[in-house]
Amino acid sequence: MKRAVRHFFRWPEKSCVASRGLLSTITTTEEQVDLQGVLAAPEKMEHSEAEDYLEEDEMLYCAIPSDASASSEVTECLFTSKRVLNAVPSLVQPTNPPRDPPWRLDQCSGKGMALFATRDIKQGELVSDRRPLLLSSIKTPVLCPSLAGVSDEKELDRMLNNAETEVLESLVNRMCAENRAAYMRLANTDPESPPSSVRGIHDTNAVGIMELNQNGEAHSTHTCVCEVYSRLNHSCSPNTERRFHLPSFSFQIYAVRNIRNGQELTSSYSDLLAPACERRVFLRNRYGFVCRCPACLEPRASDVRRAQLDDEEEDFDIGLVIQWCKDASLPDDWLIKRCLKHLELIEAEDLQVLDTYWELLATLARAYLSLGDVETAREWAERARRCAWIHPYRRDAQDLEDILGGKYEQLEMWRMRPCT
Ligand SMILES: C[S@@+](CC[C@H](N)C(=O)[O-])C[C@H]1O[C@@H](n2cnc3c(N)ncnc32)[C@H](O)[C@@H]1O
Repeated sequence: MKRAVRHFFRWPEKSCVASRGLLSTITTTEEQVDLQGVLAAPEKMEHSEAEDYLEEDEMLYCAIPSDASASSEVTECLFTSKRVLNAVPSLVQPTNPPRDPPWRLDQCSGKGMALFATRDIKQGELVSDRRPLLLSSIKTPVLCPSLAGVSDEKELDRMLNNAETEVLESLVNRMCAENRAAYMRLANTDPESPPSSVRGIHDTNAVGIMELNQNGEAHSTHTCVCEVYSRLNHSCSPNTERRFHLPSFSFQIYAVRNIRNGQELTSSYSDLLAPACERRVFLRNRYGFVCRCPACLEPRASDVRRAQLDDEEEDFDIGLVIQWCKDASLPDDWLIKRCLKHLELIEAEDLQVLDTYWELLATLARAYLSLGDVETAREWAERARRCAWIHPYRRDAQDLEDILGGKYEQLEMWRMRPCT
């Protein structure tokens, strides 16, 4: 993922911080930016935004977990927000990788390296649980004392790029030899940089994570580079989904549908509901490849289905169930038919990775419960629970757990829809 946002920060004094047992050292330069000078360039950063950051931000390099034994995985991190750092647990839990990892790394014609299933993998199975090699705030502070006087856009861009590259190189230099070697083995598909370019490798492999977002920020505020996840190639119908698991500070990969032995494991790099031509332009410009997944090779019917999914994307949630329950003018099977139609589109496109997939399963469970059909409600709730990449993280999943645990009679939805 490209670093989209750049900010200018003061670099803190050289110091060591032992608080929370997290930080190993804070590496800084000797110099400090003339902040007034930098802020004088108005297009660089809104003053109020600068104040927000200055209140709390420093540039913090640290290894997580800080108390790692020689055998455990360590992530080299760069944080620019103390609030984010405070969200990381001081005692990081162990990772929980599958005992027999169901994948192998191999060449894949026209795609470089790829991960392939070494046995049948079930929907919801955890495929990998590893700490990233590197994790970094997208808002990388850069030290360019001379930036304030630079008015030429291209020159400014070049200087910022160089500064960002230096930050990434510092992170990679801090890695243990084994992690550094793993990082340097990753692909670099940037034609303008040598294969061993730390920056080129980063920009080819970095993925955004939302789990460290604060205050409802809509875009990822942090990216990471991973030894396993970064080997997944793109598909417009991906068969895996990722989750950054904060308690163990690890990157988890789940199967979003059943995967057969020998099939390639894939993830998504693009907006999956955009038409094929838009996806093609994005993937070619950003990653330099042409996707040959079934949805891209035969886009006509697929585009129609994806446009329908996009148009009809509505809130399949408890509110919709209540609305249907209370509206006697709607037929008894109105909600169920609607959900099944949507589910059919998702399954035809193999888009189980969309959140709507779980929401539909949950809505179907609730709809049957409100009709008083506990057995069928339980079947749909069971299917929702199988979506292990999303179910445990949904705050609105408790009623499904109650249905599965036999506590459905206490739920508001129980027999809420009087059958006509
Ligand atoms: C994050 S890496 C994925 C792993 C990479 N194939 C490797 O060798 O390590 C991203 C790069 O893989 C290649 N790639 C990913 N998905 C692809 C696809 N569907 N078709 C062709 N190349 C793909 C592109 O070169 C892309 O820039």
